[in-house]
Amino acid sequence: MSAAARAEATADAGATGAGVLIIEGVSRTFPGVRGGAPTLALQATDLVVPRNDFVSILGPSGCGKSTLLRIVAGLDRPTTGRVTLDGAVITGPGADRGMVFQSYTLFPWLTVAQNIGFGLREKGLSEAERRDTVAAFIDEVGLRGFENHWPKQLSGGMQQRTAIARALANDPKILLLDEPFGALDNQTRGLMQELLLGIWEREQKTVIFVTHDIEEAIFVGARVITMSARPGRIKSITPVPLGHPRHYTVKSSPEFSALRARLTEDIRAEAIRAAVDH
Ligand SMILES: Nc1ncnc2c1ncn2[C@@H]1O[C@H](COP(=O)(O)OP(=O)(O)OP(=O)(O)O)[C@@H](O)[C@H]1O
Repeated sequence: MSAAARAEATADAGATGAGVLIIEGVSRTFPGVRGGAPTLALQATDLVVPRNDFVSILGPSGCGKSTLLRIVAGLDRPTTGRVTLDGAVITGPGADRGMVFQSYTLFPWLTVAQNIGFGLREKGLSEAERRDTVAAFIDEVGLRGFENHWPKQLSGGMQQRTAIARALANDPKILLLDEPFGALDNQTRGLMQELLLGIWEREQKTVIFVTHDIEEAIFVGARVITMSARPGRIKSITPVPLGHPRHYTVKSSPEFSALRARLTEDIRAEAIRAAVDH
């Protein structure tokens, strides 16, 4: 991305606000194992995510979705390029980014409330402030009454509610979700999508949401990005012209069906390519 293009993109994205993410020329090559060939997991990728955007990333297995998200999270380093959040280059994990993964990553030795409040101690909040913040997020994700439960006493959906509350409690500029509902049954998954969407509508966070599920990507997203088969690159960016508040019944609307049909075609072509290449 040229300096002029970056300046324009940043201005469009509202550079004065918090939560503007700019991905510039980011690629990732993993070294070969035991003398094998290196793996180009992600081709040079440019993307501007304005503040309050909700970007869903869809793509066939192995196309580099998690790699891109991990680089944004600071859990992995790009081979080329850089990522900036509000102008600061990302070089490692930080409290300005909240992560939620598919597999439950709660601390099993801490209660729901302690898990949610985990990052707050480091922020220097008093005990009373921590208690109030935790209580507010317990309410936000509908876990009142479960504050003192241990993670193993919770259903999968409740564990993910706790993980989302923990990520939000730190007031991150951006929320990064990697297949957060992938292990849940369909009914719970639908409810969790509504929960997340409701939180976004109220809190107006910048969100990047990785999923395999086309319907989920459309329902929660303001834009859906599709990625090509490995080595991954952005193939298309589709705005989702569905209003807010977005009710689950929108999934049976003609606009939704048309988007689903278009994205299904896109992803199918890539899934076939991925299958042929392996
Ligand atoms: N640490 C690593 N070392 C070597 N190769 C890796 C590493 N991490 C990922 N890869 C490879 O990079 C490619 C992209 O992986 P990545 O996990 O980003 O894909 P993905 O799109 O998230 O896949 P999925 O949808 O299956 O989770 C894959 O071919 C994977 O095998």
